[in-house]
Amino acid sequence: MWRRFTSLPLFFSHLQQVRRADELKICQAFCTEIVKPPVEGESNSRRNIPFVAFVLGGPGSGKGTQCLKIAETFGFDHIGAGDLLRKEMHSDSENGAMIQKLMKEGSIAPSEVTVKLIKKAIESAENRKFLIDGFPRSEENRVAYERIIGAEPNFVLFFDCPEEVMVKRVLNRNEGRVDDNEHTVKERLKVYKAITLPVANHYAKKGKLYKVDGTGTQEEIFERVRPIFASLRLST
Ligand SMILES: Nc1ncnc2c1ncn2[C@@H]1O[C@H](COP(=O)(O)OP(=O)(O)O)[C@@H](O)[C@H]1O
Ligand SMILES: O=c1ccn([C@@H]2O[C@H](COP(=O)(O)OP(=O)(O)O)[C@@H](O)[C@H]2O)c(=O)[nH]1
Ligand SMILES: [Mg+2]
Repeated sequence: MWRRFTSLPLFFSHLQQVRRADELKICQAFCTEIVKPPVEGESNSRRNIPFVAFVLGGPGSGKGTQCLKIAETFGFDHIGAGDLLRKEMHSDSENGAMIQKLMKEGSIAPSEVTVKLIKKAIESAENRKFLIDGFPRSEENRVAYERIIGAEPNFVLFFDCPEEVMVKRVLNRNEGRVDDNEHTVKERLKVYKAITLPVANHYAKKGKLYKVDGTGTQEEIFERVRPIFASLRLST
């Protein structure tokens, strides 16, 4: 079972029984009984490890949109893994062509490339609270991040959204992206279900996954997200 927060009282008092997403048939998911608000551990501040929330969900589930609201309301820096890769793709970097090809196919870029970009973004920021949006997309990404950064995320926010809603949003996104087309979105959904969902499951088993209903208006969704961040007790 995964966690789903719809309101502050629910967040603190009890876990709502959650239906298991169809996609999760491919993997087992567990959740601890007691919901504790994620707190920055002492070890985090002592070792100067940043406070990190990964933000996951399918393409078009609203990760980027909600990250902007969270960042603005709660003072987080928003690191979009896809945004970093797109910037790299449009630069003269040796990886540009490779990233463009992978994105167009709906595949995942090599972990070393993405983690290096994320590390640089963390290190160059003054802030110590980060939303890492759209990453890790694979178990390999996750392991590489934890090895290179030397820490697990503090928690993981997951947007749960039906496929047809996600596809509709992606096809209306209109940002000129190489991957926002019918063919690539189908591929991305396959990759998401087979390779990214197991990462979410990994964190669910560790009691670190906070699942939010990603349907409705942007404002309605943010009201589901707000209590999670409002309950954080951060020293930064
Ligand atoms: N709740 C919502 N209802 C309708 N459209 C939305 C909603 N949230 C986001 N969108 C739009 O859907 C598209 C995908 O949202 P985005 O935040 O980019 O998702 P993701 O980062 O998960 O791919 C964007 O054009 C965005 O403006
Ligand atoms: O950690 C990441 C994040 C993104 N991508 C690539 O970038 C694309 C777009 O990612 P983004 O997070 O921007 O898409 P979203 O899910 O927000 O639509 C993905 O399909 C992948 O090809 C990747 O390889 N690794
Ligand atoms: Mg996005």
